[in-house]
Amino acid sequence: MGKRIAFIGGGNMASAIIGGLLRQGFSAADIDVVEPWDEARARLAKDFGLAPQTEAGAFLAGADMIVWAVKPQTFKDAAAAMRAHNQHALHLSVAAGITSQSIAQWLGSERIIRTMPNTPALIGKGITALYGRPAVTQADKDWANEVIATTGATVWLTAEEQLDAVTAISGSGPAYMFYFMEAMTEAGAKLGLERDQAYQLAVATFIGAGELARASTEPPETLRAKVTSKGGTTYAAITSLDESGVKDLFAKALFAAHKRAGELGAEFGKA
Ligand SMILES: NC(=O)C1=CN([C@@H]2O[C@H](COP(=O)(O)OP(=O)(O)OC[C@H]3O[C@@H](n4cnc5c(N)ncnc54)[C@H](O)[C@@H]3O)[C@@H](O)[C@H]2O)C=CC1
Ligand SMILES: O=C(O)[C@@H]1CCC=N1
Repeated sequence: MGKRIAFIGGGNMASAIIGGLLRQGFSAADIDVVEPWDEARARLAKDFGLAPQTEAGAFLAGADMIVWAVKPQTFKDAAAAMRAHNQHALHLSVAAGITSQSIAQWLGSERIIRTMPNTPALIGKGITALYGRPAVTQADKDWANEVIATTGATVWLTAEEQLDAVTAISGSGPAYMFYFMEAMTEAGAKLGLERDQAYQLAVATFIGAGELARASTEPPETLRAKVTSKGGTTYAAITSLDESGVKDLFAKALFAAHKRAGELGAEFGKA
C-alpha cells in the first residue's frame, strides 16, 4: 500500500486492524499509534513491534489515513487533540453511534468513512460494514476496503443510519454467541458433562452450524427443520424456547442495542 496509517486508540479494535495489516505484509514502520494507557502501549510494542505515542503530536502529519479506534465517550477530546496536526488524511472511524456529521465538525474534514467491525477481526474472521460520506472518492473507498479486508469480510452501506442496525446485529453479535455458549456450557455441566467438554461441544456446534449456513443455499428455517424430528429432542427444546418467547426476547435485546447506538451518537456526538 506504501502509505502511513495512524491509529488514535490502541485497544481491541485497533489491534485487530493492525494485526490484519501486518499479516498482509504492511510494515510496522508505517504505523503510528496514539495510546495514553501504559499497558496497552506495552502490548502493542510486544505483539506488533510498534512504538506507540502517549499523545497526538507532529508525527501525525505523515499519516495518509487516520483510524479512530477510541470509545465514543472519548472521540471528541481525541479529535480536538489531533486536529492541528493533520488536515489531509482520510479518516476511518470504528466508533459505535458517533455520526460522520459529528466527526466532520470535530475534524473540519469531509473525508470520512464510518465502519462497524466485530471482534472476530482479531483472527481475520470479522465482518465489517462501511459507509463513506458523499465527499469520499471511490479511490478512498477502495483503500479503506483494502485495509479492512485484512480483518475479514466487508459490506458497503448506502445509508449511514444502517450502521446502528449493523452494530446491533454483527458489531455486538459475538457477545450474543458467547452468551449462548455460556448457557450451553452451564447446562451441559448440570447434565453431567465435564465443563471443558461441554464448552468444546458448544464452540464446535457454533462453528459447524455457522459453516453449514454459509455453505448452504437453504434458509436457516430449513436448516433448523432438518435437525428437528417430529416429537424428538430438538422439537422439545424449540417448543420450550417458543413457549418462553425467546425469539421475541432476543429481538428485543437487538432493538435495545440499536437504540443504544443512537443514544451514544446523541450523547457523545455533540458539537
Ligand atoms: N470491542 C468491540 O467489539 C467493538 C468496538 N467497536 C468500537 O471500537 C471503538 C474502540 O473499542 P475497543 O477497541 O473495544 O476499546 P478499547 O478500550 O479496547 O480501546 C480504546 C483505547 O483508546 C484509548 N484511549 C482513551 N482515550 C484516548 C485518547 N484521547 N486518545 C487516544 N487513545 C485513547 C484507551 O486507552 C484504549 O486503549 C469503540 O468506539 C467501539 O464502539 C466497534 C465494533 C466492535
Ligand atoms: O458494545 C459496544 O458499544 C461496542 C460496539 C459494538 C461492540 N462493542
